[in-house]
Amino acid sequence: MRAHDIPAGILPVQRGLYYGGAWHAPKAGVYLETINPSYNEAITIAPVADAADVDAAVQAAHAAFPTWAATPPVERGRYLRRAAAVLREHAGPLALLDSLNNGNPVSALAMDAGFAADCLDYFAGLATEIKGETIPMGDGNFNYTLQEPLGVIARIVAYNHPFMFAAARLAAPLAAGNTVVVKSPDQAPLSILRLAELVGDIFPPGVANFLCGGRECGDAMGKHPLVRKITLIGGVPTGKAVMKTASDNLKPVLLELGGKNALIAYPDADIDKLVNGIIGGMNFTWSGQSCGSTSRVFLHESIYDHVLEKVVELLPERHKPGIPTDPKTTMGSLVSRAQLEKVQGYVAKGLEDGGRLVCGGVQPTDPALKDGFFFEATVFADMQPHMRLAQEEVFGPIMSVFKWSNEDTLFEQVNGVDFGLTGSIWTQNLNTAHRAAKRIQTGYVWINNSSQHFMGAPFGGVKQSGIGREECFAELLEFTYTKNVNLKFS
Ligand SMILES: NC(=O)C1=CN([C@@H]2O[C@H](COP(=O)(O)OP(=O)(O)OC[C@H]3O[C@@H](n4cnc5c(N)ncnc54)[C@H](O)[C@@H]3O)[C@@H](O)[C@H]2O)C=CC1
Ligand SMILES: O=Cc1ccc(S(=O)(=O)O)cc1
Repeated sequence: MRAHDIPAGILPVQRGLYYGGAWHAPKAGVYLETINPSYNEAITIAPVADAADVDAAVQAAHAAFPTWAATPPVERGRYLRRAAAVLREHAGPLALLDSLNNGNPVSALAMDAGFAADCLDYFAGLATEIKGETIPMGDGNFNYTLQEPLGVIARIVAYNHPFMFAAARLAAPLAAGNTVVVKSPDQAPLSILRLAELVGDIFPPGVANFLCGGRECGDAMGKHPLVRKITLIGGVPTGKAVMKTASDNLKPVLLELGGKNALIAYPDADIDKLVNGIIGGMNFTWSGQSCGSTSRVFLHESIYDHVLEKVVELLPERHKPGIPTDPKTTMGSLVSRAQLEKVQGYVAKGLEDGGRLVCGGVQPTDPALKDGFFFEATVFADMQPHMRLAQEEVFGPIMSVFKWSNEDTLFEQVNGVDFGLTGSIWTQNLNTAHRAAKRIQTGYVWINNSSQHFMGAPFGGVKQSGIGREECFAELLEFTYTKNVNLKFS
């Protein structure tokens, strides 16, 4: 869909920053064009917040905090549920808006507003469960704990699910009694403007605040003395930058970072399901732009040739790049020229390092896609662990396939990366499955499944994949501190 064909009601009307219950122009007056990456054409402009805007938004959130923290949890939950209902009503147009701005297929984004709404409902229900404990004392003392909200929470999100991340990640801190300033991804800012239009005034002024901006804005959020916790969904280098800023100010962090996730196939795997799991796990539908993508596939030598052949046969027809806003499209474009060039660079590195390119590796030749940042679903076979493509996150549609024979060597290779986010194990033997689940060093493990998230199940990584857990009760507690109270009877 070209810019001039966008139906009425899809784009946000506002082009400002939303904080303190009102829209504000960015103080320095900076606006940037934001593009549709499938045509490399401007859609419209979006505001760019700087440190002065961050300060104003954080001050507004800080001012709103005492009243929101004192609002009964059941009532806070009611606000969240109201927001959830609005998101569900607008799920279709919101998916189209993100598709226009980040290049993912509209069909693949269709669930995003629903997932965010589920998150809001889930944490609304848990608001009354933020309980303390009593500690047994000797005579004369009563000792108990309270879980208190922290204050202003800064949430910085990535571009692969701009709306879902911005909306879903409001839920836990708000339910726990904090106020929030959330920043859109630089590449796809439009849906956060729409989010602010839809839910901003559901909440009391200053409770939920929405900024558009890039690194300068994110950095200022982390540095602001009134921000009590900084959270990021983003890459490892950004995670390190955020953590450095946080350490200068002694702030806690919650980091959901990258992955170089392994899928392990044992000889007894159900082959048809495995092939679907390999293709699905790589999230080609989002051009591989998912932190959870199983981009390293370890096939046992006894099934290697057969499974590889099936993947290479099925993949190009299942995920052929197409215009993202066409409902039939199953693979869109990358988000930007920079991301496309990164992917092309990794194809070159894969070839230089001795990988065997067996699928894709190029931009599609379809003239309808000539201006966009499309790249074909790509598979490298005969990969070795030392290769750069075997170690580094691409965040693009490149899958690396390895052959294994010895289980100890397999796990040395699987765990021999700096990341530890997800893993996927394929076998029909329960003992094998649980042994492998125990040996893999990641925060999230699928057995005979891949890609799926489950509300209530802790999502997050170990090693450089992150710190903390989301989408679960622990996320709620991330936004509280424990206060111990001792009463001495007189
Ligand atoms: N573990 C998880 O749940 C997820 C992780 N990701 C990761 O995100 C990355 C891709 O997303 P990108 O947007 O390219 O990541 P990125 O790290 O470049 O940017 C993420 C966000 O951080 C902001 N930012 C950049 N520099 C900053 C700084 N110095 N201080 C504060 N904020 C700063 C950006 O403006 C953006 O909003 C991948 O590595 C991917 O694995 C993506 C989705 C989910
Ligand atoms: O369903 C929720 C969900 C789906 C995907 C991702 S990501 O692509 O792995 O970031 C996150 C949450």
